[in-house]
Amino acid sequence: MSMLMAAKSTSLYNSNPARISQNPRAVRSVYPTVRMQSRVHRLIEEQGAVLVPGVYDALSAAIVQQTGFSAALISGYALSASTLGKPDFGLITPPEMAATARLVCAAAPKIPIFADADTGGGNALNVQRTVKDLIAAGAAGCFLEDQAWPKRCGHMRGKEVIPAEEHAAKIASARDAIGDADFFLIARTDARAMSAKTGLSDAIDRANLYMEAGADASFVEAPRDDDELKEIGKRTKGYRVCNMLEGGRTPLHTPDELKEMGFHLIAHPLTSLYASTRALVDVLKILKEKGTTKDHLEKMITFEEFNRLVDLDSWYELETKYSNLRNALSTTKS
Ligand SMILES: C[C@@](O)(CC(=O)O)C(=O)O
Ligand SMILES: [Mg+2]
Repeated sequence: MSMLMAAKSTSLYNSNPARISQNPRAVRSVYPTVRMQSRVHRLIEEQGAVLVPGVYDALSAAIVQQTGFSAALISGYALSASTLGKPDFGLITPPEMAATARLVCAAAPKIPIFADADTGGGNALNVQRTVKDLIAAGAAGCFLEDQAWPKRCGHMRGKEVIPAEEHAAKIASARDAIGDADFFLIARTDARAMSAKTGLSDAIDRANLYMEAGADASFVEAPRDDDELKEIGKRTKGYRVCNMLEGGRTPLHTPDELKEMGFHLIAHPLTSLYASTRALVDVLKILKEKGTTKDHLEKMITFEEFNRLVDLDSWYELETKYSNLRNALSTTKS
């Protein structure tokens, strides 16, 4: 067995299969009744509420790690923007996300990295490949959402969702694919947007169903006000994700406020993307207008700061080590 501790599952399905079997919407899965406790479970237990900024490449991930955050998430929105220069409109594919996850995990090896798996790349079978690829890339968890394909950002208009049972089966399939890997599964529902009247309770029912199907946490996307946040905190079971997307439908709050409302993972998926885009737009405007940056160097990180960020000194040390070794070997030979 891995270094992970075995823990009693928080899943209703696992902890009380009899109760689930009385539920006509229950999903039958084949995963074991004892679930592994992952790095992310331990982090939540230590911190209560974990602040998780979004990243979109190796550099943004390294910065998040160096700033002292204890986790990060690869945002699909931000990856679509940085890789394609296009909106979060179902254009990024699972292999592109897995390739980014490999780079990001290597650049920030000390913190758990979540990947946004969007809808999982298709049906319950596609989900297994997607999840296994993310595990192989070193990711510590993923989001898997119930939007119909092609999906879009949860704060955009025009969303559709697949039937709840279909997504629950995808969650069960993801759980089976995880096996005893150190991987935290977050089931997201976009059903809040489907109806002004029943959207919130439908979303809450879905979140609970997905927890029964094997998710480690639920994520009700785009609640509209504090009352909705509190209702989600009260009526959904297990760990909960809250999405703090600047300019989105949900009011912004601090981790302490959200912890009080019952949330455990506080995602800030677009903070890094929006901040770096703002900086680029502003400084490039100056360069275009003035033809030089000489009076505006404060708008940029310095040469020295950047070199420290990417740990240039350690590369000089390696260079010296192996050139010394090469010299020593040449001397011995001659
Ligand atoms: C979190 C998100 O999925 C955006 C969203 O749909 O709210 C992302 O890709 O960053
Ligand atoms: Mg996304």
